[in-house]
Amino acid sequence: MSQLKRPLATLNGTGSRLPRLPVPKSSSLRMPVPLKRTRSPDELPSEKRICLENRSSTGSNSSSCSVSSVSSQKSGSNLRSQTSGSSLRSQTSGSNLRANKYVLNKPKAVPVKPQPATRAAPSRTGLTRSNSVVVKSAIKPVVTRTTMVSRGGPPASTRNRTTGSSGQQAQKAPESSVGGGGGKKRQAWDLKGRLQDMELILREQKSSSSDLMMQLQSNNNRIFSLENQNSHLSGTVAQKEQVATAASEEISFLKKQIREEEEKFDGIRRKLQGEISDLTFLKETLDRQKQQLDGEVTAANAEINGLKTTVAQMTSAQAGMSAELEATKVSLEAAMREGRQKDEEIRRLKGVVRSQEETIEDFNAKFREHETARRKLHNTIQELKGNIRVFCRVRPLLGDECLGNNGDVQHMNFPDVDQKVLELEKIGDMAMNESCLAASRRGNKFEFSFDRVFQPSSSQAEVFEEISQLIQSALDGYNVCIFAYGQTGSGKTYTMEGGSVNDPESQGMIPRAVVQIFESIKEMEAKGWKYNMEASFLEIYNETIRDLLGNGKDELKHEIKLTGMGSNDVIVTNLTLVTVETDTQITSLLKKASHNRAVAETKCNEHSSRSHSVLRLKLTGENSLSGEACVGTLNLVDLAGSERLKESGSEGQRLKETLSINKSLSTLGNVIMALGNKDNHIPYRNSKLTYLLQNSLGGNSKTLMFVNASPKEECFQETLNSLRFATKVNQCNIGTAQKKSK
Ligand SMILES: Nc1ncnc2c1ncn2[C@@H]1O[C@H](COP(=O)(O)OP(=O)(O)OP(=O)(O)O)[C@@H](O)[C@H]1O
Repeated sequence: MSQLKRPLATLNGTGSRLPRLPVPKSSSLRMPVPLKRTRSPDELPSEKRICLENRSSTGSNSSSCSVSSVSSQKSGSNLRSQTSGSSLRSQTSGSNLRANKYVLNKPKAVPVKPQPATRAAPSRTGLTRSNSVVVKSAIKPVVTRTTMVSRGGPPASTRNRTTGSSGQQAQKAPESSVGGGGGKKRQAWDLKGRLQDMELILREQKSSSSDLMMQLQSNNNRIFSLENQNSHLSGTVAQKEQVATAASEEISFLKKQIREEEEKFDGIRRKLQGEISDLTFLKETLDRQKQQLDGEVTAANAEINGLKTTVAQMTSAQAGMSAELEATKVSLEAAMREGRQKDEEIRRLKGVVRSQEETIEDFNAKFREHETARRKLHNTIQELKGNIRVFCRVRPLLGDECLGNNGDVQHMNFPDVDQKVLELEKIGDMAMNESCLAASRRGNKFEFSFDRVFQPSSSQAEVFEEISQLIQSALDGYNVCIFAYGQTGSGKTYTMEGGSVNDPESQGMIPRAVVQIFESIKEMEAKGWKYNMEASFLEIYNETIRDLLGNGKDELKHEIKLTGMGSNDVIVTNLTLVTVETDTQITSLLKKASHNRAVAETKCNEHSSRSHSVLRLKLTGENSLSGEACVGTLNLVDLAGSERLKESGSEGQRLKETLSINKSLSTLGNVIMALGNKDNHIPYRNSKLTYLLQNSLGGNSKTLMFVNASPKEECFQETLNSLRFATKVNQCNIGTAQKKSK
C-alpha cells in the first residue's frame, strides 16, 4: 500500500494528494489554438489605415461594414445604447477580440463562426458562447445601416443619426449648411454647396474615424493583453495537460501496480488464508493440548496438594521424630557410656574367646582324631558283623493274593524279637524239594537266621536305616555291594529302586542312598571333605552288558577290563558315566534306565526280570584339612529272578535265559563260597556279574545281600531255595574289608 501512496503523493510535488482533475468527455482538455498575435492599429502601416478609410468611402459592403463598425464604435455611448451591457462585456472577451481581429486582418466579408463551446476559453475568462452571439448581434445592425448608405441614399450615417441624439446633432449641421436654406435640398448645379456638404461630412467622418481608431487601438491593446493571458493560460493548460498525461500514465501505472498488488494481495490473502487455516488447526491442536495439559495440571495440582498434605504430615511426624531423636540421643549417650564399659568388657571377653578358640581348636583336632577313630571303630564293628551280611525281606501280599487269608502270610513266622529269624512252615500239601526238607526241617517248619529279617509290614525307611552305615562306609572309601536276590516278583526292584515315583515313602535303597550321600557330603564339607560322585548303570542279560544310561540307539560292545595299579579297578568299556550333582538327578537316571530296559522288553518279554541291573556310584573324596583322600564304590545290584529251571519249566529263549541266570547266580554263590573257604582261585570270570563285582566281593569290600521272599504259599519251594542260598552266603566269612585310600 505504501507503494501505492508514494506516486500519488508525488503528483503535486507537495506530498499532498492531487485534487481530482476534471476529465472532459472528449478532447476538451485541448486548448484552443493560440490566437495569432495581431498588431495594434497603431502598428499598422499607414496604407492600411488609408485603405480602411478609403474602403469606407468606396461604399463596398465589406468595407462599409468595417467602417460602420468603426463609426458605430466611435460613438461609444451611442453604441452602448444600441447594445446591451452584456454586449459590451463581451467585447472584452476573446471571442469579441477575435471578431475585431477578423475585421482588421480579413477585410473581406467572412462569416464569423462562433467558437464551439468545447473550445471556449476557460470559464475564468468569462467568454461564453452566448457572449459571442451577442457580439454578432451587436455588429449586424451596423452592417445593415451601411448597406443603406451604399444604395445611394443619403449617407447612412446621416440617417442613422436620426435614431440617436448625437446623430441628430451631426445631421443638423450639414442640413443647415446645405440647406442654407433651412433643410432645403441643394440643387444639382449647386456643386459648391454639395462639395461643402461633402467636406463637412468628411470632417465629421474623419473625426469619428479618429475616435474609432483610438478605440480600436485600445481594444487591440486589450486584445494583445488578453492574447498574452491566453498564451500564458495555454502554457498553463499545456502544463496541466502534461501533468494530466503524466498523472494518467501514473494512474495507469498505478492501476497496473494496483492490479499486480491486488494479485499479490490475492496470493498473500490465499497464503494467509492457508496459514490462517493452518493456524486454526494449530490453534485447535493447541487448544486440545491445552485442555490435556489443563487436565494434567489439575491432576498435578491434586498430586501437589496430596504431597503437601503428606509433607505436612511428614513435617509433624518429623517434629515427633525429632523429639524422639532427642530422647534417643540422650539414651544413646547413656548407651555409649554403657557401650564404652561394654567395650572394655568385650576386650576382656575377646581375650577369653581367643583362649576358648584355642581350646576349641584343640577340641577340633581331638574331634578329627576321634572321627578317624570312629571310622575305624565303625568299620571294626562292620568287620565284626562280617563283610557279607544277609537281610531277608518278605513283601506283603498284594491284591488278589490277600483273598482267603485276610492278608496274613500263613506259612511264614517271625518268632524272635530281634527280627533275625524267619520260620517257614509247610502247610497242607505244599510241594517241596525233599532233599531240602531233609536238611533243615524240624517237623514241618524251616528256620532261617539272617542279620536282619524284615516282615511284610516293614517300610522302606526301616530297611534303609539298616543299610545306611554301609552307605557311610562307601563315603569312607570302601567298596560296598548291595544285592537283591530272589525269585521273580519277590520285591527285589521295589527294595532297590522303590515303588511309585509320586510316593516318597516308597523310595527304594538307591534314591535313599543318594540322598544320604549328599547329606553326608554336606556335613563332611565342614570337616574339610569334598566329594565327587560318578554314576553308571548297566544290565547283564544273557551274559551281555548293556548301557542303561546310553542313548539306547548305539549297540556298542561293552567289555569288562581291569585297570589301575595292581589291576584293582574294574571298568566297563564304552559305558556312560554321569556326574551326579544333586540328589534329584538320580531320579532322572533311574527313569532313563527304566526307559532303556522297557525298550529292550519289547524285544524280549519280561526282559527286566531276566537280567541283572547294576548301578555303580563311584565316590571320590578329599579332605583339604587333614589331607586325607579316599575312593569308594557303591554297587546296587538288582539280580535276575532266581527261579529254578525245574520249577519254572522254561523252554526255548526262556530256557536260555534261565540257564544264563542260573549260571551267573551259581557263580555268584561259588565265588562267595570260594572267598569264604579262602580258596586260591576265585571263579570271578565264570560270569559277567562276578567278574564285574570282583572288587566288591573280595576282602576290600562290604557286601549286603537282600534275599527277597514272596509271601505266596505257591512260591514256598522257590522261597525255600532262596533262603537256603542266602544262608550259605551268610555263613561265609570273606575276610576283612580294607579302606581304599588314594
Ligand atoms: N515291600 C513291598 N511292599 C509293597 N509292595 C511290594 C513290596 N515288595 C514288592 N512289592 C510289589 O510286588 C510286586 C513285585 O515286586 P518287584 O517287581 O519288586 O519284584 P521283583 O523281584 O523285582 O520281580 P522281577 O524279578 O520280575 O523284577 C511289585 O508290584 C511291587 O510293587
